[in-house]
Amino acid sequence: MTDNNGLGDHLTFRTIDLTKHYISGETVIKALRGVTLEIPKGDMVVLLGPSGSGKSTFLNIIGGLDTPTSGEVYFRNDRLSQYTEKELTLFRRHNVGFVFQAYNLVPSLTALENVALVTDISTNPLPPMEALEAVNLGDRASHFPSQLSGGEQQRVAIARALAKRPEVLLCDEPTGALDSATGIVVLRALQDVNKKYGTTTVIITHNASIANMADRVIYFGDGQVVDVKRNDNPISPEEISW
Ligand SMILES: Nc1ncnc2c1ncn2[C@@H]1O[C@H](COP(=O)(O)OP(=O)(O)OP(=O)(O)O)[C@@H](O)[C@H]1O
Repeated sequence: MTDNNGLGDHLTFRTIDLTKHYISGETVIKALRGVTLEIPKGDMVVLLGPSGSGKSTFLNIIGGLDTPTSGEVYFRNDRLSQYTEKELTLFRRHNVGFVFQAYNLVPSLTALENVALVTDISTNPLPPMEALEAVNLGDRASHFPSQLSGGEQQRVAIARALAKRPEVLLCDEPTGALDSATGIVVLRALQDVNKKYGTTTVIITHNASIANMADRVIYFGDGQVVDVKRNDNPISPEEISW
């Protein structure tokens, strides 16, 4: 699977001229129109752009949930865009934690049990309690989702994603359902995880102020990358206001 275009140690992803076309009846929707990008290992990256600009499509492709129409995706030294379905399943299982706007917790399981579900199928998991402590929820381990606030449930979802010790955390609108104060606590959990475990973190948001806590901001427009900015002084989530 390794070839000469491998990324070496400093990049988690590289995409080359990535396109994604969806066929809808007679129409072809060009969700991605040639995206060439690098995502350095350990970076916290924010994707910004108008609705329909291709952010989720891009995230789903690098996360192995979808495949490109053309172009290449490299994960470390591996050409992800040539993976079989089975290889993509293993890639997701071992390397990628997903966090979505919906928390998708199992209501009949406690916070700790929700996290432990994932560690059962991982090769080198974090102890579930350590994952909960990383998002500052160690004291809520025995609570059920219905006993937790939205922000706390989202932090359980982050702990669950983190518990398999993934290289990458991919987050699609993780604060989309939360008020700003709660959103900031969730962003604090993501920043703590990024710093403590060196997890490459990619966050889609509609909230431009969140970009100030990123190492790198990638702006999408009409299926393309229109700008990439490096931020040498990312701020802490508590300094963000929206
Ligand atoms: N499964 C699909 N079938 C058909 N069209 C799709 C599909 N998924 C996405 N699209 C289209 O591809 C384009 C890009 O969608 P995408 O969800 O990637 O944008 P986005 O930037 O994430 O938008 P949002 O911010 O609203 O979530 C849109 O025009 C969308 O309607």
